[in-house]
Amino acid sequence: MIEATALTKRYGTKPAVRNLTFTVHPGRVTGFLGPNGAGKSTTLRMILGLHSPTFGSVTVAGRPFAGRPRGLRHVGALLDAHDVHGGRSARAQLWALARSNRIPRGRVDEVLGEVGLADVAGRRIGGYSLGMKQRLGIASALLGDPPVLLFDEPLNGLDPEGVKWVRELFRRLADEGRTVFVSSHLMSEMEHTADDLIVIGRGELIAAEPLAAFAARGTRGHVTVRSPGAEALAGLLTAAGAAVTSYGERLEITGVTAPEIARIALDHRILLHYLSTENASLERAFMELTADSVEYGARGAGAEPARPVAGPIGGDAPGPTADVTPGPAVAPTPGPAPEDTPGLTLGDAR
Ligand SMILES: Nc1ncnc2c1ncn2[C@@H]1O[C@H](COP(=O)(O)OP(=O)(O)OP(=O)(O)O)[C@@H](O)[C@H]1O
Repeated sequence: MIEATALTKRYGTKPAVRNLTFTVHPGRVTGFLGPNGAGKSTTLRMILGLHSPTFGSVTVAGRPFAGRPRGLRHVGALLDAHDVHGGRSARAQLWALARSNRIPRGRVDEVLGEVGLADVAGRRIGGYSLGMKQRLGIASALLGDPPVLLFDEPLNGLDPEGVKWVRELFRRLADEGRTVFVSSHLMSEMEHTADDLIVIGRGELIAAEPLAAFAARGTRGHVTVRSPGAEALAGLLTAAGAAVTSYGERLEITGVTAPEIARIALDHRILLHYLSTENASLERAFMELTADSVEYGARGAGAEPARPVAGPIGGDAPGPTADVTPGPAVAPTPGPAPEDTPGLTLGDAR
C-alpha cells in the first residue's frame, strides 16, 4: 500500500501540496482527482522519490521508494507519455528499461503485445500519436510486473476503444491484488474506473473514501417521470410529502421512491411514459467539493467552499485520515532528489 503522512511540498514560497495524509490500498483502483494545479503530479513524483517532500513522508510497502534497486519491479509508473526519446523505437526504449532493471528481454515483447503496440514496436516513437505514447508508457509501467502502479492522466489522448481497454486493464490489475493509483482532473474518467477516490484541491485533501460514498455527497438523486397526467400526479405526490419540480409533462421528484410513485399513479389510473431513478451526479459532487480549489477558473458560481471529508476505503481496511489542520513538521526524506539539480526546477527554494 501507499501511505502518505502529512506530505507537504513547497516550490519556493508556493505551497503545491499541503499536509496530505492518505492510504492507497491494494486490490482496488484508486482515483486521484483534483482540478488542474491541485498537486496530483507533485504528489506522484514524491511517491516515486523524484521530488523530495518539504515536510512529511510517503512510503510504498512501508518504505520510501527512492533509491530502491530494480525499481520497476516494485512500482511501475506512467508520469508523462511525452517523456521518451523520440529517436528510439518502442522496443529499444523498453529494452533499455528492462536492462537497467534486470528484467528478462522476453518481457518486452509480452508487454508490447499486451498494450497493442507489437506491430509498430520497431517504429520511432517520435512518429507516435499521443494515444500510442500513452500505451507505450503503460507498457513501461507493466514491464517489471510490479505490485504497485501509478498513472498520471493515462486516458489523455486515447480514443474510446483505448479508454475502454485501459479501464479493463486497471480492473484486471486491481483484481490481481495490485495497488492501482490513477490521477485525473476529470471525474467522468474515474466514474467507471475507480473503486476509491482521493480528491485534492489546492494541494489539500478534500475527500478520501469509496466512490459511492463520494457520490452521495453531491446533489441528491431524484426520480424523473414523464406522463400526460403530470399535473394531476404532481398534486398527488406533493400531498404524499414529495417535493416536485414540473417541466410540462416531465416531473423531477424527491422524497418518494420510484415504486411509490408507480403505486400512486396506478391507484389513480395515471399513465406513465417514463419512470427512472437518477442517481446523484459524481461530476456534480466533484465540482461542488472542489469549486473553491480551482486554480484558474471562472468565479462567482456561488459554490460551497471545500470541506475535508473522509470515510473508510479499501473494504474493511482502516480509512485514511483527512486531517488538514497543520500538523507537526516531519523530517523531509534525506538525500538529494533528481529535481534538486540546479536549473531543472523553477522556483524551488532550498
Ligand atoms: N517545478 C515546479 N516549480 C514551481 N511550481 C510548480 C512546479 N511544479 C508544479 N508547480 C506548481 O505546483 C502546483 C501543483 O502542480 P501539479 O503539477 O502537481 O498539479 P496537478 O494537479 O498535477 O495539475 P494538472 O492536472 O494541471 O497536471 C501548481 O500550482 C503548479 O503550478
